[in-house]
Amino acid sequence: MLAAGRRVACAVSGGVDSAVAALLLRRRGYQVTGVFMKNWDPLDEQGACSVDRDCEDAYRVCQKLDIPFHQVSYVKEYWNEVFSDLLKEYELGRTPNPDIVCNKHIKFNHFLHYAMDNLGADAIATGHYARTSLEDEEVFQQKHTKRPRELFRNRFEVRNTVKLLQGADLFKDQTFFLSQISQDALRKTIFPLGDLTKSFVRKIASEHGLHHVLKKKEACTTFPFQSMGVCFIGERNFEKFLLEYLEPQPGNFVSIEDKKVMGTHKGWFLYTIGQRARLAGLQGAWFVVDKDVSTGDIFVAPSTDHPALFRDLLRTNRVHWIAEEPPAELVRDKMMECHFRFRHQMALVPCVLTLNQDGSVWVTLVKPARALTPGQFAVFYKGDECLGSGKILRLGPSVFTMQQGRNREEGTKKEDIDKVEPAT
Ligand SMILES: Nc1ncnc2c1ncn2[C@@H]1O[C@H](COP(=O)(O)OP(=O)(O)OP(=O)(O)O)[C@@H](O)[C@H]1O
Repeated sequence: MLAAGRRVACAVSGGVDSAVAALLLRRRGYQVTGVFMKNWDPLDEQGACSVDRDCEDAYRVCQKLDIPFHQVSYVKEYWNEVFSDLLKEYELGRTPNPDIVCNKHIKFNHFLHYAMDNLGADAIATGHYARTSLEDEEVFQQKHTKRPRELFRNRFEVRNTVKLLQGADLFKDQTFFLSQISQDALRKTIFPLGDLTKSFVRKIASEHGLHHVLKKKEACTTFPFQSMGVCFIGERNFEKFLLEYLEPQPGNFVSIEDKKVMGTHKGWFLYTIGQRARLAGLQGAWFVVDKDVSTGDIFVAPSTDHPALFRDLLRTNRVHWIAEEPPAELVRDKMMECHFRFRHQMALVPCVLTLNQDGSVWVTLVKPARALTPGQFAVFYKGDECLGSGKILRLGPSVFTMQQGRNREEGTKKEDIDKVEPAT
């Protein structure tokens, strides 16, 4: 089939990356349709919301490129599958990552099915900086199976798996956010920006008169709401926003060193490990190192590199493996060396995985990392391949706890020595 017969639905957000992605697909000769997803209803909000402005920008991109434009609402799906999960995670004392969950459920599930079933698309595309092991042409040859009815047959269908690979621009690489998407979705996805750098993408946009998207601010980076329609929180107060959905849970800030109460807070869900805690009346910076949801205590330490912030062991939930479920090496040896990160753009850390019966893994780092955080995703890499990810559920002891243990042990040994009767 000629390129002109290939139909691609490109997710267009109103930002520069997806605008250039759509433009490149158009230049390759495909029939491109731009789709804007609305994931949040501004009516739910009292403050200003940028969703409508983004939709307008996405529409202008499609006009400029002379491609059809569709808007689709996933407000209900986002609420049920992303936002409620986020609130639940906060209540459990974890710090969720809605961007990863949103990609899994909204872009690479609902949007994928909408594109295939309603728009008759042969493939979908996004402006993510990532690559796969398939060429465009191979993507078009992949069979799209409707939502699995014949689960059994699908599961045992023999086919070569598709790998998720880091984008060429390692600084912009977004595989971290894609680490929970399904093999089925990946097989039908094109990432037109995978081989490009951000600066080159901006250059293309400016050469093609996409000035309105160039003028926009980059996706907001107010952790943890980096994108997907909940960006407006960045402009407003995150604490105020969460307190509209979660009951305040007053508790104490407690020093990890001497267990002294240092102040009070309105809820453990307003704090994440590693973050600076504002303690009224105290000079110097204190940092959150741990939480106890059963008592409401938030433990703090008096420096940003305090040993209570460093750990080298964590456990995930059942890992989602993108290509091999789970990697043959891990099954054979029950352990595997690879790299890991739990925050976008942090340097990759060498680690060893140990597989558990339930599909979860223990991750042992070669050296302790700062502020490992339950609720965040541990994303695994081998070379430039993103293998998949698991949610961090448990942490091993901190360096501070280990030091205390050793001190106690030494103290006991010394006491034992002191207690020993002189030989004479
Ligand atoms: N509301 C949306 N509607 C349609 N597609 C979206 C939407 N939000 C994100 N996307 C898709 O997901 C991709 C990654 O989005 P994200 O906001 O994480 O990154 P970005 O680099 O800021 O992208 P962009 O510059 O295109 O906004 C976008 O390039 C786009 O293809």
